[in-house]
Amino acid sequence: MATANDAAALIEESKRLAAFQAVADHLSPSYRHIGIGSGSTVVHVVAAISSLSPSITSAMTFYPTGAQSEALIEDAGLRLAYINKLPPGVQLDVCFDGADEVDSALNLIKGGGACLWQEKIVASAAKKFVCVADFRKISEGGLGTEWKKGVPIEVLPMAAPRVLDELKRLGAQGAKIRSGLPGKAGACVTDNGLWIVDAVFKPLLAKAEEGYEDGKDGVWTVDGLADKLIKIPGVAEIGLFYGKSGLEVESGAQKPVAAYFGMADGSVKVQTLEKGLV
Ligand SMILES: O=C(CO)[C@H](O)[C@H](O)COP(=O)(O)O
Repeated sequence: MATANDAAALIEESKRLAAFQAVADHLSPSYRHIGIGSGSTVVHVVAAISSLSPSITSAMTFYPTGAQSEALIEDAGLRLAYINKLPPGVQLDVCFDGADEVDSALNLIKGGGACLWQEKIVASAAKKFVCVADFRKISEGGLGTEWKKGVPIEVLPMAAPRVLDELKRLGAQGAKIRSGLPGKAGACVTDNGLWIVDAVFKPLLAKAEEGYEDGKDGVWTVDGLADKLIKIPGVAEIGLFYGKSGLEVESGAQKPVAAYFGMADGSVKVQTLEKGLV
C-alpha cells in the first residue's frame, strides 16, 4: 500500500525531474544574468545549475526573489547580486521559478510562499521566464480549481481591512490575512515587511467567452480580476501572473514562455502557448 511518504517522495522527484529538464533546455552557457525564484521546486533548479561545470556557472550572476532564494544561491557557491544592481536597459537572460497553479493560457497563481512581489519583479525583468512545477499545479478548470487557498495579495498592513472590503465587493467568496508560521503569533510578514491577504474567487476563466460580462455573479477572467485587484489602494502586488508572455513582448512579461511539469509517471511535460501541454 502506498504511504504518505511514498506520495511525498513522488512529488519531490517530479519537481526534480522538471527542474533538471528546464535547466537543460533553457540555461545556455552564454547566459550571464539568471533570476532564481522561491519555493521548494526552485531548490532543484539550483541543484541542476550547481551540477554544471564551474567553468560555465562562474561566468554567471544569480538574482534572488527573497531571503530563501538568496540563501540557496549563496549556499550553492554561486555569484549573488540583487535586481536593483541590474543596470537600466539590461535584462536577465532567463528566470526560473515555481508556481502554485498554471492555467491553459499560462496564467499563474504565485505567492504560496509569500514571495510574489519580488518574484514578479525578477520574472518580468527576464527575456524569458521559465516555470517549473509538479503535476499537481496543472489547472484544467481555471485558476482556483487546484490551488484552493486563494489568490495571494501583498498589502500594506494599515490598508488590510479596506482591501478585505474591496475583495468582498468584487465577489471574493472568502478573504483573510495570512497567519504567520506556527510559533509566530500574528500575520505572515513578507520579505518586504508587508502582509499577505489570500482571496478565494470562483475559478478564473483563462479567456473571456463570447458575450461574457466580466465579474458578473463573481465570475472573472484572470485579466479582468487582476486589473481590478492591482488598482485597490494599499495593494502592493498580486499573485496573478498574467497578460503577455515573453514570446509576445520584448520586456515586462509576467507569464512564462514555458511551464515544465514533472509527472507522476516520471516523465516531464512542457506547456507552451503554441503547443499546449505535451
Ligand atoms: O510563488 C511562490 C512563492 O511565493 C512559489 O513559487 C510557489 O508557491 C510554488 O512553490 P513550491 O515550488 O514550493 O510548490
